[in-house]
Amino acid sequence: MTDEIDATGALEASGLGKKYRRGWALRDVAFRLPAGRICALVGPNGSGKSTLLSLAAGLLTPTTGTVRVFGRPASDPGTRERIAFVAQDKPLYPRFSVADTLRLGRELNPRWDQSAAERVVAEADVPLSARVGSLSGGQRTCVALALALGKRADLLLLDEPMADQDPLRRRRMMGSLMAEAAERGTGVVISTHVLAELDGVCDYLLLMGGGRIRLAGGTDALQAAHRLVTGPSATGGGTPDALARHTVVESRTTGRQLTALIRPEGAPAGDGWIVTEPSLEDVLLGYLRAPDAPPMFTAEARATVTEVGA
Ligand SMILES: Nc1ncnc2c1ncn2[C@@H]1O[C@H](COP(=O)(O)OP(=O)(O)OP(=O)(O)O)[C@@H](O)[C@H]1O
Repeated sequence: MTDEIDATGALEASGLGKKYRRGWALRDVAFRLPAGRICALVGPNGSGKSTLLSLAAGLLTPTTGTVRVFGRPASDPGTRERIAFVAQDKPLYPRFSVADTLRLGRELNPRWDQSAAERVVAEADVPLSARVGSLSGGQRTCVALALALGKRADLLLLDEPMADQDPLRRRRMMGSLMAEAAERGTGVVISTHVLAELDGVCDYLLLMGGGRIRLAGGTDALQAAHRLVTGPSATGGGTPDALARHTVVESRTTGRQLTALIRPEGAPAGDGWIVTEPSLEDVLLGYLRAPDAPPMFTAEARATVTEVGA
């Protein structure tokens, strides 16, 4: 990795918006992803994850704002060489064998790494002689991932790559993907609905909702900024006094007990309250249950360039 990569960040969006015929899929998106991070991109169906990844891959043109990859516009031909994108539909030539597909990868990519690509298909027990059209959906995904890893890109953009993998293969593929990324300092943005997949694997998080970014930053910093608190619920409902000065992301009451995910301002809560640090999944579930909770960006996730959106 060069210093230039470190200084500019892998991805930086500013005032980014995308409007399809039916309306806005992304609005005023601004965030920064430093280089070399493994970033989970999470959000409900239709929240804009695929649109954001396609914009970052330079396959869609923004309606407003910009998205920069290593400091250059995503659509620059030079930038595309540094990105590998695995889309949900994984376009591959069905008549080609797996070996032909990897050969094409080698011809198209100057930095091609044949052994990295072959390792991925071998780990998934996909024969090199098999025709792509005869493979299962999960096996085709492995071939698409092999192409992405063989490209030796600086940033991998993966749109729900594990959705059609069985649990064992999912674990194995995540492991080898992350090992490759760690070894080369490759950045990864991986969209997923499987929250359990993220803990211990991703060190950065982007949570989307309604075409906007709701949470952005390093997972450690995001976890540290939240607390799970349990204590007596307020008589007559509402927020108990003990939580009044905090940002309450989400709360639930069971009988006389209230459990809340909060962003504490100072000491979390008073006597009679149990305070714990939430897991990453606790934080995500809290925000997913509360679509109107105020967004949060850690310092490193704030875009350095500002641009006015539509
Ligand atoms: N090509 C398109 N033409 C028109 N509308 C689109 C197109 N692609 C996406 N949309 C709309 O944009 C919004 C965001 O879609 P997008 O696919 O980016 O969400 P997503 O978070 O990736 O969803 P999922 O988790 O279901 O894959 C949705 O309302 C969707 O209907």
